[in-house]
Amino acid sequence: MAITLGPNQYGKAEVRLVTVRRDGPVHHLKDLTVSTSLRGELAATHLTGDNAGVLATDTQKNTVYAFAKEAPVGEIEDFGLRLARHFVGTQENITGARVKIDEHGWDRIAVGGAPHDHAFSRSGDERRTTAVTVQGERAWVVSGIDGLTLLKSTGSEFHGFPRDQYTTLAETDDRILATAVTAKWRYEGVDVDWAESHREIRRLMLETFATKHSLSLQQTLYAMGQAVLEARDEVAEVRLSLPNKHHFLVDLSPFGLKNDNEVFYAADRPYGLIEGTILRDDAEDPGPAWDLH
Ligand SMILES: O=c1[nH]c(=O)c2[nH]c(=O)[nH]c2[nH]1
Repeated sequence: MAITLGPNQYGKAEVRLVTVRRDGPVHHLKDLTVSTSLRGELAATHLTGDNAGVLATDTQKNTVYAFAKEAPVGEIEDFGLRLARHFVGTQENITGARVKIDEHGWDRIAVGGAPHDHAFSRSGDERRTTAVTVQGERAWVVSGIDGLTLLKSTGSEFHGFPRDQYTTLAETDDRILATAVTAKWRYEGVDVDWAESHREIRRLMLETFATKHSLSLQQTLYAMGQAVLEARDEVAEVRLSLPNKHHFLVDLSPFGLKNDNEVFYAADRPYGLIEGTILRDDAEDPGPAWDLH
């Protein structure tokens, strides 16, 4: 039996980086979590412990901080591209790099109705995300949204599913539909207005969730991805992971009360998990964009 080294990568996970742009009295905050992964000729360190080709993960972390000082961070996709290209361009053994970045939002505190110059409150759980992959000369960008919690209090049905000896779920033509969106979309190229694209994709997904009458969360998932692909030529493929955050009607009959879809128990777990990919049938080969993601 021969044993060989399979796919591998290494890097520094979850480097916490906060920058303050101080080019006047109004400060601008960026709050990022950056993870780097390098790939390439790394057999020696695995097989013999020869580290001559191993750019230390500590150096990778330091590079993130130094790059944040040397030029404005800008959009997370651009920052990821700069870092990934640097690692591939400067290390002989490193042929590929993946840089993942989560951006945590901050809102300015309103003081007397006016946004404060340098005081902020965390925007909540939602994060803007990106995963930039550079392989040799080529680059792929997969951006997204994490932790965007949505709910609609009507406009959702679920019925017509098979009933076997284990089925107890009642059919419904009016239920709460709630989820926390994890969305990732792969860009066709890297010449993109990242901020505008993110803003529009987010808007399209939210509007579709709100307005599409839902017969299943699966149908809603597809419609959200379809809306993005129809409107945004720069996007090749959308992947969505949608937990079904169940809201169960509370049985109020023991108290002589009727529950007209007004009182719910919000269950924590288990939850349905609906996941899917929506893509163009002529989409280009995604290369290593999703590998070892
Ligand atoms: O939208 C839904 N899809 C399902 O697959 C499912 N399964 C379930 O129990 N409830 C729901 N709701």
